[in-house]
Amino acid sequence: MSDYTIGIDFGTLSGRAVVIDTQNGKELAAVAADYPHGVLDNELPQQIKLGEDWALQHPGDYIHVLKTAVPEAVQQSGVSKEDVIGIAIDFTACTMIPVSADNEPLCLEEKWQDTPHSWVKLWKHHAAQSHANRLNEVLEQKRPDILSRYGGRLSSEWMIAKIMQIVEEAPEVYAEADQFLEAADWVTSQMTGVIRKNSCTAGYKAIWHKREGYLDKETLKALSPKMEDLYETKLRGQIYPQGEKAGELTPDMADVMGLCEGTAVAVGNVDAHVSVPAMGVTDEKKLVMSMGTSICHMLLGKEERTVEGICGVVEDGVIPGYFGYEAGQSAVGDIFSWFVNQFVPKAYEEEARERAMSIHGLLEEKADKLEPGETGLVALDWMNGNRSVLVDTDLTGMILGMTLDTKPEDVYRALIEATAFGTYKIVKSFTEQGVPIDALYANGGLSYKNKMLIQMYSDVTNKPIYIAESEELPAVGSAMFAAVAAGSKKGGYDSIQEAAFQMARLKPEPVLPDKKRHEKYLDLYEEYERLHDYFGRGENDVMKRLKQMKKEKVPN
Ligand SMILES: Nc1ncnc2c1ncn2[C@@H]1O[C@H](COP(=O)(O)OP(=O)(O)O)[C@@H](O)[C@H]1O
Ligand SMILES: O=C(CO)[C@@H](O)[C@@H](O)COP(=O)(O)O
Repeated sequence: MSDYTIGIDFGTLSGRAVVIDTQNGKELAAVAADYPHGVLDNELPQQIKLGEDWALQHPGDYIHVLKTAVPEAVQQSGVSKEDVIGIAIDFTACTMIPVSADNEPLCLEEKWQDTPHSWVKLWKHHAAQSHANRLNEVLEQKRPDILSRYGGRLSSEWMIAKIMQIVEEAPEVYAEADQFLEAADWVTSQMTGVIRKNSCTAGYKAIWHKREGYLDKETLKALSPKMEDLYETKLRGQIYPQGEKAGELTPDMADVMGLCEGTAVAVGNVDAHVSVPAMGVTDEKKLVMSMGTSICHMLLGKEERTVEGICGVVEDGVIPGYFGYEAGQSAVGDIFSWFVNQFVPKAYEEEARERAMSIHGLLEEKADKLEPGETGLVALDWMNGNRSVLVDTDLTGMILGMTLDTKPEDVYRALIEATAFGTYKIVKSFTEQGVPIDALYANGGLSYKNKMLIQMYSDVTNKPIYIAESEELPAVGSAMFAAVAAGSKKGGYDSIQEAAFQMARLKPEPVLPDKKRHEKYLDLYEEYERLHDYFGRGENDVMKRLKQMKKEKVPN
């Protein structure tokens, strides 16, 4: 008799639940549920306007996923609920929720529902950039040692900058919030009835260190006197390693999720990080790329090294016994959808319709006929800021070289190339700073939706790319951690390494680089790198000035 686990991946727009056989990692069912409110980036549901760069979510949407996608996945799998031994989730991060003393999101209370700062701040809420800048200035003076663990700069996407924005812009929300929880921990606590915080989000997003603990009080006080006790109050609580059991499914949640009361629940995790063991990667030199709306790059190392522009390095943050390095690109698929939605002419739409293709498919077909350099274009992939290596959400995108002959497929190709160059920059940054990379491991929507793109990443970086078998890889990774939380006595595993060895599944053949195309790309990459430094390292801050002018027209 087999045992099964459930993994749920909470993405930017939807949550996906999978049912997995713990013996061999076989996926028996996968069900997605869209968030009814999606991303709130213009206004709250009751039409209260939001400022520039805001991105909020409705916490009820996450519970909707638990109640709909999970029972549906169990039913489709044909598995009996008694044979489900564990459940675990992964989330985007830092996606944070201010909650009351009884662990209810403040935004669901009538008193707070019209206050934007009481809502869930999604990972890509970028309106805290000025707070992140100040945080970085204070740390540069007081704790450069901490900054070096985060590649020299902390991102506005993370917990402390987001909290600083609340302190300054809505002190009443700060005062009212009993805790600020990562959505990964909050949703897990909704399943178990207890709050058990995970080391991955604490380490990468909230400045927690396994040996040194948290940021000291003096530095916190310099950020804001109100924040001096932050880690004992609103970020309080013990931190549990990945794979640890968070608790067991409560009777109520078991009922609505169609599972058994008492089923083991693992502590929460992050989508990118959980994908590392999900690809069977449990040692060094293998860069795992979670490729969707954004890309997260994950790498394991034996030592803690300083690498420019990484998002962070956390001991045991991904796999026990290793330092887990994270880097990333804030927009990738999002850039392509922006282009497809805004700039494709009617004739292309008609052609795609006639040939029953998606616009992406049509543009891929046309762009794939071009050679490196043939578009005459080079672009910068910063439409949602730069996460690595410049760590600056105030940078913006750019396309250079357009003429009256430039076609949509030229721009589409140049945009994809720009994202491949962004990844190459990250690969070079790791390699040059002593953390080697031999191969890439791709998962997520882009790894199976666009063949040209994957070949391009392989050609640009000159590395083989292994591809995940599952289209729901983070959820599969969560299912592995669920098996560890259940433990071997219950039919699971005692370590994530064992679970990864038995359950990870890759496509049989890697995509291999074409040496000739790599050579050609090196010339184009040189131009990219020159522009990267020119616009990104302060020589010409035109992007910031333009953004400032726009801000003055659209006040927060
Ligand atoms: N054929 C394609 N080529 C390039 N990008 C695509 C294609 N199809 C979808 N996308 C982009 O991929 C992203 C969705 O990736 P996915 O992994 O499914 O989502 P998420 O990041 O939310 O998990 C969207 O930004 C979409 O525009
Ligand atoms: O920042 C992280 C992880 O550290 C991600 O959660 C974030 O980029 C969102 O990823 P997706 O593109 O939604 O998969």
